[in-house]
Amino acid sequence: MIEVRNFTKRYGDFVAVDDLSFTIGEGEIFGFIGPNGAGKSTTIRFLATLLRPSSGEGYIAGHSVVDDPMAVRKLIGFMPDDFGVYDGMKVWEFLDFFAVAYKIPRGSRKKIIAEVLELLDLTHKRDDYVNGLSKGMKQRLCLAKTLVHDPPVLILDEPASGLDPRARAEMKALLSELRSMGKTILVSSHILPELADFVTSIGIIERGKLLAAGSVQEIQRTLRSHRRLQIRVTDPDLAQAEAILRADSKVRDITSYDHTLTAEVDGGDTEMARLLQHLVGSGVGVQSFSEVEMTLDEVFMTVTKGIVN
Ligand SMILES: Nc1ncnc2c1ncn2[C@@H]1O[C@H](COP(=O)(O)OP(=O)(O)OP(=O)(O)O)[C@@H](O)[C@H]1O
Repeated sequence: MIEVRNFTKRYGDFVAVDDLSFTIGEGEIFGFIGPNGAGKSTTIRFLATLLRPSSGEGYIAGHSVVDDPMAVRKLIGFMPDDFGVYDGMKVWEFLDFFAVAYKIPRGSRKKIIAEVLELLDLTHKRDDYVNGLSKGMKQRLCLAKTLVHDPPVLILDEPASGLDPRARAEMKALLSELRSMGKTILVSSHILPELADFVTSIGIIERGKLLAAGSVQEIQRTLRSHRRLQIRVTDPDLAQAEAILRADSKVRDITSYDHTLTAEVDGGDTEMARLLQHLVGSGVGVQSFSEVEMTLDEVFMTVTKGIVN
């Protein structure tokens, strides 16, 4: 649904985004993660048809953002990281303004605005002035305006930035709801835990380069040359299991607590399978044998520390 192909953006000699490529499938929530200045907004503005590339291409549902921006604009709802609004505009007027811009017929506008306000839980603010809204409500309103033309793709630049924990949780719930309505969503953030529990895939960008992209699990796998294992064994076999692990040249950082051993294993699925076979074959009562997944924070720290090339 979204494709970025070899996108590069230069400002003079400075390369803000360097040969970026990634794809986002239909119905995904893609977390675009990177520290300040990494190139997230630059990429997002390119996809939103607001910035011309130095080179490279971008597609929304097969339409080129460079060659066919009008088609792309109909397909996307874009939420910028800065929220601009005219003074003296009421909530419903703000949405009506965008509905007019999207050429939604007068007869349908009232109903659509009512529906969007309801979805974003802003119905009670319909006649309030936008400038008087709290930050959380302004962000929700900005999300609301991306929905008036019912686009299949949402491109959201840091929608939760500056929100308190409650408003952030509400924003997350909203994005999940929008996904369940069939939207494909690209959402950027420099705060990882904000995205960890609801994105379906992530791309990590730093200094204009994409360091990793894919599902959280895929990235964890490809990023780590070793796995973190957790093995629960029956009580009498704990010492034997630990001895087997310690004698194995591929296993390190072994800890033992309450019938459970944790260890780091150099290698992938094959090493894991071999180890399990070894334990079971040696008569150890293995109750459970599982890989401990890294949190998104750990993945991010691993990547941006430059551990992975
Ligand atoms: N118009 C411009 N002229 C020169 N440099 C720019 C311009 N716009 C962006 N940059 C630079 O490009 C780099 C990427 O900026 P960008 O805004 O895309 O980062 P970001 O990941 O969105 O950061 P943040 O999280 O702070 O919004 C930064 O170093 C920024 O200073």
